[in-house]
This record gives sequence, C-alpha cells and structure tokens, in this order.
Amino acid sequence: MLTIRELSKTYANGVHALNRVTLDIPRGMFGLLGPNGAGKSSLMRTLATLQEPDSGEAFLEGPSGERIDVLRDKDAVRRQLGYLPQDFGVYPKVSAEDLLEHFAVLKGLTDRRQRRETVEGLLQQVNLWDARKRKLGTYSGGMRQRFGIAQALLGDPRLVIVDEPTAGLDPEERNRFLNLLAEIGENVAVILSTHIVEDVTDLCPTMAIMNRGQVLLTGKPADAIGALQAQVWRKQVTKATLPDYEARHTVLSTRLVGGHPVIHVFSAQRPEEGFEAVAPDLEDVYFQRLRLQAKAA
Ligand SMILES: Nc1ncnc2c1ncn2[C@@H]1O[C@H](COP(=O)(O)OP(=O)(O)OP(=O)(O)O)[C@@H](O)[C@H]1O
Repeated sequence: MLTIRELSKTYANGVHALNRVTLDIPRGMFGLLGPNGAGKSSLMRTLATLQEPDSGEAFLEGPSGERIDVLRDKDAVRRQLGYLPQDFGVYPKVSAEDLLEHFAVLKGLTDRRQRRETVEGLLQQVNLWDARKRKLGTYSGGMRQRFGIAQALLGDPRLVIVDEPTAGLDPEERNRFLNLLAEIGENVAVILSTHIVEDVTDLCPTMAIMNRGQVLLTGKPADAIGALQAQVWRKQVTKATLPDYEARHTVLSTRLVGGHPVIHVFSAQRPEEGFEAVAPDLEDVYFQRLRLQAKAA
C-alpha cells in the first residue's frame, strides 16, 4: 500500500531525524515503535506531506491501483490521507458535532445531506454520538482522541496516520481507542506511531522499530519474538550488584518486583548460575535492537 525508500532528513541544527528509512507498509495496522526522538513524527509528517525530506521516495497505492508519488503529488496524497497529529488541538467551546461538520466542509463535502450523514456515521463509529452536543473542552483525553480519529476518517482515506495517540490515556480509554483503530485497519492502512510496546504487541500484524532516525527491524512481531527464542534469561539481583551485571552482560531491561530488581539478559547461552530461561516478548526484542544499535555506535 505504501512503499518508502531511503528517506533522509537532517534538520538545520544538524540532527539526523531520518537516516535512509526504507519500509513497506501493507493494509492493516502497522506499528512504528521507537523511543522519544527516534524520528517517528518526522516520518509521519513527511508522509502526511507536511514537511520535505532531503532525499528518498515514497509511493502510495491509489484507489485504482495507481502509484501516487507522496513527495511530489501532494494534493493526490491528501485526498487519500487521514492524519491525527501528536498535538491535535480542538476548539474547547465548540461541540463535537459542529467541529466535525466544519472539518467536513473543509474536506470538500459540499452536499449538505451527504455531509450530515457522514458526520453522524462517524460520530457513531467512534462512539461519541451521545456526547455529540457537548463542548470539546469537557471531553476526556480518550474522547478527544476518538474525536481526532473521526476527523481523520473524513473523506474515506486509504491511509490513516496516527502519531502517539495513546500517550496519556488511562488503560480503559487506551483499549477502547486501540479497538477502534483495529476496526478501521480492516479496510485501510493505519500507521500507529508509539513508544508503548504493548500497543504494537496487542494489535499490529506488522511493525518496525526505529531509533535515531534508523529502522532497526521490520516485519511481523511474532517472527521477531521467535528469533529471540532461548536467548533471553531472567534473574533477580540486588540493587548493589546491578551495575556489575550491566557491565558483564547485555541487560535488556530491569524491573522492580517486590522491591528487588529482576533483569532480562540477552545471551546465546545461560549467562551464569542462577539465570532462568524466559519466553521472549516484544519488549525484549525492542530493547535488544536498541542495545545492538548502541553497541554498534
Ligand atoms: N523542526 C525541527 N528542528 C530541529 N530538530 C528537530 C525538529 N523536529 C524534530 N527534531 C529533532 O529530530 C529528532 C527526531 O524527532 P521526532 O519528533 O521526529 O521524533 P519522535 O520519534 O516523534 O519523538 P517524539 O515522540 O519525542 O516526538 C529529535 O532529536 C528532535 O529533537
């Protein structure tokens, strides 16, 4: 659905935000996972035609199978695009229904009856129908994000980009929001950028891990997890000995369990006495890739 080739971007301050990013993004949910500053927003903004890369290409498959040049044919891309930016702001004194109606006009839905049907349908789809007359300023974070998805879906986009949408949502709102995205992903390509590993584990059939402008891994989460089989080991240690373990081993993560640090270590063999093998998960994959990159630097 979307092919990205060798996209690079260096900002005026010298930061390499994108370093030859190459990705193939199919229909369905695609998780773009990376820590803060990885370059996710730079990539999302580039695909949303809001900023220019220094070099590289990107092509989107159009409704009749035609190739749309994302970097050159911006209007054609925008007609196929729904975008929920990281800092999506709403007018607090306006109702959801009125603002969505307003966005629909901007999106070119000129026929009044058709527009009303679209707005109603979207408010129902994102479960805000009962709250449609309320001012957006009274909405919870999750409701605001669901409103953000409604505006992104105006005009039946084939590509939906959502940038860090679950940050700051409580678990219930987060689940609700992710379920909504999964439903949308049945028909179109949805790129979900996030630094929350579970967002990707729970619902993305394909994914990429990104850091410092580079793609460190791309593929199916299950394959990446499978490749780490029998190479992740766990041990409970003390706070005092933790730095020694970190010096001797590739420590992927440290978690306090009952006040004691429990470490996950990446190693082809049992690192030493007292370590037990654990089934790897996507968090192990994520940290292993970040550690490998740090070592190579
Ligand atoms: N307009 C800009 N000018 C200069 N540097 C920038 C600009 N925008 C982003 N950066 C820098 O580029 C790098 C990548 O930023 P980007 O926002 O793309 O990352 P991110 O993965 O989306 O992280 P976050 O979740 O914090 O937004 C960071 O080091 C950031 O400080």
